[in-house]
Amino acid sequence: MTYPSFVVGIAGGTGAGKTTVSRLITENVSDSVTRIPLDNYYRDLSHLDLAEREQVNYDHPEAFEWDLLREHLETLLSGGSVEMPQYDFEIHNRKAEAITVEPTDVIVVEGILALYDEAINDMLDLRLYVETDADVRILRRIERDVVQRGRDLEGVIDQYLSTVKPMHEQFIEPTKKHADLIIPEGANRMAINLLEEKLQNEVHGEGGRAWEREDFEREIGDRTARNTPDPE
Ligand SMILES: Nc1ncnc2c1ncn2[C@@H]1O[C@H](COP(=O)(O)OP(=O)(O)O)[C@@H](O)[C@H]1O
Ligand SMILES: Nc1ccn([C@@H]2O[C@H](COP(=O)(O)O)[C@@H](O)[C@H]2O)c(=O)n1
Repeated sequence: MTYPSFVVGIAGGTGAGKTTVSRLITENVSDSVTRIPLDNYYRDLSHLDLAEREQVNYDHPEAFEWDLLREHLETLLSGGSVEMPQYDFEIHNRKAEAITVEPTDVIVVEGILALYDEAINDMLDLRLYVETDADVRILRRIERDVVQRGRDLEGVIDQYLSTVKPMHEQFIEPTKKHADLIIPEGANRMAINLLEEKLQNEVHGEGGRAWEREDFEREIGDRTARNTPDPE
């Protein structure tokens, strides 16, 4: 693999097409890609019962365990592996088992608030915001939540009006200003092709950021030495 990883952040409203973009821009680039869904970093809510977990506002920044995500990204960027939590939307909680994630050529952090946290933004090499009209997004969400996430129509509509929409306006949409690029409608062919080319170039291209392992370790060693005070 190349060191350090090239890290892409993909933000945007629910149903905008973030997961689809993430898959399309990476599928032909490298075997060595890690997708980090922000959903996996929803806080552990095991102390609440199911009825209480159903009432949580999952679109507020407080719903996420930012410290853990920062720590995991830092570890992956310095060549270590992490135990990434997995999320279960049907029970509104983390699954019992985490999965081991190794550092890879490309890391994609994808989720509604992927461009929200300042420290995480600093770790991203490319920041994308997927912009899709709210009416299209809610229609996609209704279909997905009912078919894949075990929800009923009335619940999806209530949640959308009480938290999803207001939080989108207050917290998610404003992160667009941190984006390097805004992708209209998600899976738009020209944007996908350009982004795929960019990733190919970063990972395999001449003058890209790919370092051999020894160069990487020397650089990390040099940085550590620079940050370590001389002994008296
Ligand atoms: N450009 C597009 N045109 C049509 N359907 C799309 C497009 N992008 C995504 N979808 C569909 O919309 C739904 C939500 O997309 P997804 O990528 O999961 O969104 P997000 O991750 O932003 O919530 C999925 O069923 C997906 O297949
Ligand atoms: N228990 C949960 C946790 C999250 N959500 C909703 O998921 C949305 C984010 O996922 P996308 O794939 O749509 O980006 C977010 O808007 C939360 O409302 C949920 O419904 N239940």
